[in-house]
Amino acid sequence: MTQIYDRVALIGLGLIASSMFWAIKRAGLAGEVTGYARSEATRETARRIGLCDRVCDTAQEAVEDADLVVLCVPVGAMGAVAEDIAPVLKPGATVSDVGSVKRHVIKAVSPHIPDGVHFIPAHPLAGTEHSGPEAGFAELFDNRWCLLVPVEGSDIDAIAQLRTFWEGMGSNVDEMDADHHDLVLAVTSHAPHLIAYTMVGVADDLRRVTDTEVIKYSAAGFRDFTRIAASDPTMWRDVFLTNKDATLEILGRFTEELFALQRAIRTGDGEQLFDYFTRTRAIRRGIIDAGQDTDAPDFGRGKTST
Ligand SMILES: NC(=O)C1=CN([C@@H]2O[C@H](COP(=O)(O)OP(=O)(O)OC[C@H]3O[C@@H](n4cnc5c(N)ncnc54)[C@H](O)[C@@H]3O)[C@@H](O)[C@H]2O)C=CC1
Ligand SMILES: O=C(O)C(=O)Cc1ccc(O)cc1
Repeated sequence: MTQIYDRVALIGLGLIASSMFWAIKRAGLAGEVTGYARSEATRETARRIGLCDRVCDTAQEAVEDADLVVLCVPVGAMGAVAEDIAPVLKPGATVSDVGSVKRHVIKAVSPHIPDGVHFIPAHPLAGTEHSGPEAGFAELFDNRWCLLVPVEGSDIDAIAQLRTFWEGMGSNVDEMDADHHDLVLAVTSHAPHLIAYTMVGVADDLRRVTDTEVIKYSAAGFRDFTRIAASDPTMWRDVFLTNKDATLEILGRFTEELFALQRAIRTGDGEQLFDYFTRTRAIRRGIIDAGQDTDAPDFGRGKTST
């Protein structure tokens, strides 16, 4: 039990905030954890399941006297939340976030951060397709990366403290600049999600088939697509609207490769297909060798509307 912050405030009580709360409690990382959710129903659920030591009816009340404030709302809502809490932030406090996109969050939040308050954006590379306060679990961040994306002039001690905090929640921590983060995530997460959404949409268009065979006989590949395509629509809408440039760049490259493979199929170029699949197989093996194939367990939690 090592306490890193006296008081932590979590704003937006969904999958990530609730997982953080349970991970904080597991390791005793904070004296008190306050929480705020926009809807009364979510606040009630949080109180019922013991999520947060104190659930507040306003964001300002939750952040008052907090040493660490973590914004856990969809990327498109970060700026408005930061503006709301700015007047009551404690001098010397750290504001962080968990948003999937970093350049936009920095642009939206930075102008509201008062002098004397540290702003250190972060992104845990861990999640599930479930959302809401009941979706969280303490092990979500275990052995997963959390990327810290310090802004210019970020305080070294405040960064070190936040790093220790995420390590206490089970994560491996790295630092990255915002542009690089957004490009890397466009490749590893954002474009793949869009492709999954599209593939499931295509299957749905073929309703005659999906009503029966696709669901009944779905093999692992399509099953993975449906899991990912069940992710929260608000969150993913915001990701694509705010990481537009990097996602479009990657989708452009994806489309070119797809056309090349399409052509190889049409022309019967088995050698090209074989070579391509051999190259991609090596990438998968590289991930496994690097020990990065630790899928988070599925605790079977259902989707909860928030
Ligand atoms: N779900 C995932 O797999 C991961 C999500 N993230 C990021 O974490 C953040 C939170 O995601 P989740 O916890 O999955 O979402 P969630 O949907 O489970 O929870 C989001 C919470 O924010 C609240 N909220 C929405 N709009 C709001 C607003 N305008 N003002 C105040 N509260 C508002 C919702 O009511 C809900 O309580 C997002 O920025 C997302 O990009 C990061 C890593 C993984
Ligand atoms: O559920 C999955 O497969 C994920 O990819 C989880 C995830 C979603 C969004 C992030 O920004 C980080 C991780």
